[in-house]
Amino acid sequence: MANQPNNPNESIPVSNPAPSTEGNIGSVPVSDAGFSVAHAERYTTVLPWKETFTFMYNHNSKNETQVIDVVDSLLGQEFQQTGLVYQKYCDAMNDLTKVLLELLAISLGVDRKHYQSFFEDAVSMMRCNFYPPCSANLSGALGNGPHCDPISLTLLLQDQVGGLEVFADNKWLAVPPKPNTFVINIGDTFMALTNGLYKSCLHRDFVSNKVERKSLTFFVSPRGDKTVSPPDELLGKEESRKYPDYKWNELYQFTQKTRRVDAHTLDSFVAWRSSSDASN
Ligand SMILES: O=C(O)CCC(=O)C(=O)O
Ligand SMILES: [Fe+2]
Repeated sequence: MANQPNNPNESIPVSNPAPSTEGNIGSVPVSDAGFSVAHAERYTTVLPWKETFTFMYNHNSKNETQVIDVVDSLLGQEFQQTGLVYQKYCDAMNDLTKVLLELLAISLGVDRKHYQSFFEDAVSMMRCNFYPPCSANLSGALGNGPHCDPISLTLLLQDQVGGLEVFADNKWLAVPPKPNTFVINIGDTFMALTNGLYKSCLHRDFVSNKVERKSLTFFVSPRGDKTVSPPDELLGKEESRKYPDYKWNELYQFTQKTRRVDAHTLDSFVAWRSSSDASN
C-alpha cells in the first residue's frame, strides 16, 4: 500500500482555524462548516493531504439563496459571486439526487418513490477539496487514505488531474477523470438503507508531486434525526437485517468525535454502539 506521510499538514502554512457557524441546520450540527486544513482541529496524526471548504445544503429549503447566504457568512461579501455559482451547483445536485434515488429504487424493485421521499428533507454536505502538490510523494502520498464515505451517496466531480482509485474485484482501480462526468459513489448509509444490497465503495486518492488537484463532493445524507432502516420490500422471510436501525446524526457524530472515517466505519459504529449500550 502507498505510504501516507505523517502529519503532512505540518509543511503547509496553516492559517487560522476554520471559521465556524453556530447552530443547527435540520438537526445536523454545522460547526464543521467553513475552511479547514485536513481537519487538523480534530486529528493529530496521518492527516489527509488536503484543504477543504465545507457547508451544508437543505434539500427542501424555501430559501432560494441559502448557499449564497452561508458562503457570505463564512467567507464574506466579496465571495457573493462564488456563492451564486455554488447555489446553482447545489440546486443542480439536488435535482440529480432525486433522479438517482428513483433509479436506485427501480433497480432494487422497491416503490420507485421510496428513497426520494425518505430524502425529501435531506441535509447534504457540499465540500470543495484542494489537494496541494506533495513533494514527499516518492512512492505515492495519499490525499485521502482508504475509506468508505459514511453518507448515503457521493456525487463527485473531479478536475483533469486524476488520483482517485476504487477497490473493486479485489484490486485498486483508477477512476480517470472524464470531462463533464460525475462519479457516483454509494456510501455506508445507503448500504444500510438497502440492507447491504448496494455496497459502500472503498476508495482512496493519490496526490501529485507536481500539480494541484481539485474536486467537488456533494455528500447526500438524510435529515439527521431520520431513522436509517431498509424498506420492508427488501426484507423477505429469509432475509436477516444486516445493520441495526440508527439515526444519521448518530453515525455522523461518531465520525466526528469517536473514530475517523476509514474502511470499516459502519461496522465500528455498530460495535461501538452495542458496547456502549451494554455498559449503560
Ligand atoms: O477528491 C476525491 O476524488 C474524493 C474525495 C473523497 O473521497 C472524500 O472527500 O470523501
Ligand atoms: Fe470519500
